[in-house]
Amino acid sequence: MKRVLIITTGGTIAMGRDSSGTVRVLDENVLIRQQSALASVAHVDFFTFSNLPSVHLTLDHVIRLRRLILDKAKDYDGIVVTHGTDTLEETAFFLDLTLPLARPVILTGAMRSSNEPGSDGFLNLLHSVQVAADPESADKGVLVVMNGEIHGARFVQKMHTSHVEAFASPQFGPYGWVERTGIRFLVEAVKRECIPVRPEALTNRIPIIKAGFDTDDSLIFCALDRSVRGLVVEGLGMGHLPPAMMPGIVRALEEGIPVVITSRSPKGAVEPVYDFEGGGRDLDRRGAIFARGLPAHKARIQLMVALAADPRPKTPEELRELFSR
Ligand SMILES: NC(=O)C[C@H](N)C(=O)O
Repeated sequence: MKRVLIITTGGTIAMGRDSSGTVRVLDENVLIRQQSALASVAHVDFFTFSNLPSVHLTLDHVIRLRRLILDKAKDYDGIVVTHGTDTLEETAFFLDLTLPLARPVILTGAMRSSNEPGSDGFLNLLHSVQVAADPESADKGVLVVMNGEIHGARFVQKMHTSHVEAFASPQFGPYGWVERTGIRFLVEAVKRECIPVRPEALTNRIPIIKAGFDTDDSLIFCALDRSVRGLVVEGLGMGHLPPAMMPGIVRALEEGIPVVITSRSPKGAVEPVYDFEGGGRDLDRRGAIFARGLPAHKARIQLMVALAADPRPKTPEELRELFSR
């Protein structure tokens, strides 16, 4: 029988709703109650890592979670991490970029807490254990299993605030499905290259600045005054910015602060195509990095990892190269 380790971090999957309708963190780890129900799929062990809403997780937690997975992986065929859904995709992508593991690592959560009608937590956990125990899931990078779908960590996004079908991969769709009769992978997983990191060099001092109609650079200057390590800018269309944002962008780049360009459009890639002030060609000439199809919050994770890469990227070109993998 396959062996799967379930690492619990908290989130709605471990929460409960009281009679007033409020959803809260519970004192007890309710997921452990599922152990015998999962036994027909795999031998499962539980490890309680934390019991936090996912917006309370910090970079330090995620670094420790990565370390824990690396330490435990040799004893298991697959690992499942239960996680709050609000930041699940960021943790999944961080692990995807930095875990040099072929065996399956699955993240899952729930949109309805443990005692709510139609609670999705147990089914998501069961599906995740099935995926983690299946050799077909190996070498696909970190996977996210929610609502019967198997997604690649790079592509998955939480698209709905409350429905159980909250997760989707807007660029390409899921890699596969969990059916009653088994797991079906219908799409080849996109090849990924793990980036070796120096954990002590990871920083969260990378704000996301959102552009909009006629926005200016005041937030960029605020950020530069707070000694940030990088900026992620969510531009418009292919990553374009209003001209009034450009003095701030130029100043950041002159100060050696990397600027990563993303788009508020959920599909497609940012590319240096248009030549006007704040257009892609302009940003490219000035040295901004294009995050291709990543949304801003995932480009931020990639910049965190790229800045902490081992060996340390020494030039803007080396940093750019870490975004083209
Ligand atoms: N559905 C969830 O898990 C949301 C919860 N607030 C969390 O991310 O911890």
